[in-house]
Amino acid sequence: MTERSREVQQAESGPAPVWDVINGFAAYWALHAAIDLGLFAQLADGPATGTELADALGVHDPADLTLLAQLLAAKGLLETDGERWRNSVVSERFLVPSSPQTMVELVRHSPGPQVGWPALAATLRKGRPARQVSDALNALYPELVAATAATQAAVASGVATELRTSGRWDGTGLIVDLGCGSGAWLHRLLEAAPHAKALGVDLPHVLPAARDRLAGRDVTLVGGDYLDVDLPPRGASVVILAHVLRAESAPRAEALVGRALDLLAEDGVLLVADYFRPPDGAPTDTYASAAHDLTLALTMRASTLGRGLSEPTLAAWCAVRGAGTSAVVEPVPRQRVHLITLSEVPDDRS
Ligand SMILES: C[S@@+](CC[C@H](N)C(=O)[O-])C[C@H]1O[C@@H](n2cnc3c(N)ncnc32)[C@H](O)[C@@H]1O
Repeated sequence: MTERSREVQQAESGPAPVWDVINGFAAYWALHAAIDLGLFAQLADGPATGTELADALGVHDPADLTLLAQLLAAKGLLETDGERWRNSVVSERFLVPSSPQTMVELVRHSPGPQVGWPALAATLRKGRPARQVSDALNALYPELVAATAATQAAVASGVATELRTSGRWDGTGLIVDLGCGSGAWLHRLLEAAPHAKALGVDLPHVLPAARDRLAGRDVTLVGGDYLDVDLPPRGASVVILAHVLRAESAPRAEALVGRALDLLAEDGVLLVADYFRPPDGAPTDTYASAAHDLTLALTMRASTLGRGLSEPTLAAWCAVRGAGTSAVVEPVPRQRVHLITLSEVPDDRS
């Protein structure tokens, strides 16, 4: 940009970008309150006036309900003819608790532990979150994995179909899921390949979520750190690293990729699902179009040693181990999954 055009921009600029950031906080809590009050669930039964809604939801003064509804309308989450309120198309699909694609629990849990945000400056100064913040994240994991299970199940189904139809996997052998969470990935891969066996690893207090979902299936669940637990080497047809790398420090994330590749049989496939942030050193536009991925990366930093992961970094970690991405699939928007194979088998594996 020339100095002159920067001067013009300065003369014309207003504080809107700053207000947008400040107001993001209030908009988040308005949505949270609407969910807590049961507003979207109530409107799923049909349009209603502010007074009817206030009555049904136990709001003391209908004027407060109306104010909340007006803000949600401004955000595209409600609509009105001036008298009655109804859900927007987006809310019907993603904010009504009974909808198959509901994000209600994600709204609550996606920002991670709330205590991490006011402490962010202290976390960045020290280089690590306070113990209290890490403990809050560990305590949150069971609810977080339950909240993401529906989306991850849809992604896993899409990946399973791709693996089978492309001939990358014959549906046999062992599937290993490192950080298996709700068990949604193992569940959907086993549905596509009923003769496969499965092994899931997660922290002991999170394992009951997967145990419930996978009851009656041929699955072994192991509690512990996925970098430390004993696992059978070089025998897996599929290894899964779904939404775990971005929350790990770079050395641990690289070690985890190495471990996952070591678990693979020679013709196996490593699946890496994540919200990839753009690499460092890109121009402003690149970051402006990646606000979602960058926000999730900073969300990691607020409560872990992770800073998110870029695709070139993942490629570099794989390349030094003789592996590379053979395809990228995005079965659900913003859910990118790398299918990684051992393109060159290093000498010590042959
Ligand atoms: C964001 S969740 C992703 C869960 C699952 N892979 C999915 O995509 O639905 C991250 C998972 O990693 C697990 N996790 C975190 N640190 C771990 C560790 N050191 N060892 C094993 N699992 C861990 C968490 O308990 C949680 O289930």
